Amino acid sequence: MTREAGGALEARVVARVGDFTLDVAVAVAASEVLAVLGPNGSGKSTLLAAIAGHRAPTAGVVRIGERVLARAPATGGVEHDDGGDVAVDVDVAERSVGLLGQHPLLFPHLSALENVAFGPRAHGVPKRDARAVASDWLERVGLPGLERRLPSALSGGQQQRVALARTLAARPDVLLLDEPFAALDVQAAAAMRRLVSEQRASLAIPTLLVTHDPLDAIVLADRAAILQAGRIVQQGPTAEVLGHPRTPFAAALAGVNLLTGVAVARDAVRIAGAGGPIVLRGTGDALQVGTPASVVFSPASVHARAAASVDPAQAAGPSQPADPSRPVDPSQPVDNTWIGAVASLEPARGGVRIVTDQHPDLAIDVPSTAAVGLDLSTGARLAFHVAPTDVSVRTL
Ligand SMILES: Nc1ncnc2c1ncn2[C@@H]1O[C@H](COP(=O)(O)OP(=O)(O)OP(=O)(O)O)[C@@H](O)[C@H]1O
Repeated sequence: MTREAGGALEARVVARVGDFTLDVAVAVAASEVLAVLGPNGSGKSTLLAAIAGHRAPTAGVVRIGERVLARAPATGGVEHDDGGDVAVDVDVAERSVGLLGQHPLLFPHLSALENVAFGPRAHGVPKRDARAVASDWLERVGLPGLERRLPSALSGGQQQRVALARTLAARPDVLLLDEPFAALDVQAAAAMRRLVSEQRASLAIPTLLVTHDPLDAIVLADRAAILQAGRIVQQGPTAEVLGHPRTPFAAALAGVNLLTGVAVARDAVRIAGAGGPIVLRGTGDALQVGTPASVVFSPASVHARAAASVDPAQAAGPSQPADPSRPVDPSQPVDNTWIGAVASLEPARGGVRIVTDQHPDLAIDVPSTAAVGLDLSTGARLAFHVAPTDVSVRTL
């Protein structure tokens, strides 16, 4: 255990798997947690494999502080040279990268204590000391008294705690978390999330968390990166990425509507749709008329009422000019109202989610108390309104 102290994790990696190319750059400061979120097949596992040493990058570099774990020469015009010429591929066991996955993968024939002591033993720590370290870690993860149990005599949540203790007892310089709560029930996952948060904070090492669950990012991560088709398409503080998503995937994760269109005023965006555009005012970026822009708002911030109760001249749809980039005529008020016909309904928390024919990508959540007073039959026309203060506008 005479390794140098760690430092920040830096991975600038190009990796090819069959036809797929991962091309990303991530940096995680010591003590920081970066959540990487992405749909299936976006390259999350490939990124982890490149850092852990299970897959050599085609180009790029992986390092912890000054310690280079992997370096490949730049090839095929890809500029990922870090200035070093020598190819490096440190053995998995020598990387000091801890990986906690979805399944605990404990040695079935070893007790909880022996499983945790395995890492220190592999680093040459005498047996008695390794056992003391393991015992301490089992206590830290809330499993005192279960040292002698075999994995088969532990619950799934307990096994995952042992796996966390085993990973951290090896004193990694970097922690990789690959959907570590996905296989646990809700209560065990919540307890484990809390435990990971507490224990990793005490170690001050960079942590990269791969997850499908925005809750993991909200609870654990300082920053979040959205990975799509092998590229990072958005990266920033977790609150910023989930609060102002720039892709439909990130919007779906955050549970908000993201619609793209053209700016028609400094604070208004026209969104095309079957049956006429919607023009929405909001707050956020100062938009440039005629340029692409997006709006983000919560499905629950939309109010629905019978279409008959709306003056058609007030509804943004048909009364707006056809040219999508034409500025908003100041004599025509944009009141953030539009009309749509009910296409489908599904349960939403505390009410009903409405999707209309005109805008199938737009979800509207109506509380049950309001829904009972509406005609929600398929094809029924409703008027929708969202307050400008509930709409975030962004340049694209
Ligand atoms: N052995 C392989 N041969 C060819 N293509 C592969 C191989 N392994 C993975 N891929 C492809 O590489 C891409 C990235 O896969 P990867 O497992 O990194 O994605 P992921 O984001 O981790 O997905 P998931 O969320 O489903 O685990 C996918 O398109 C996948 O089909």
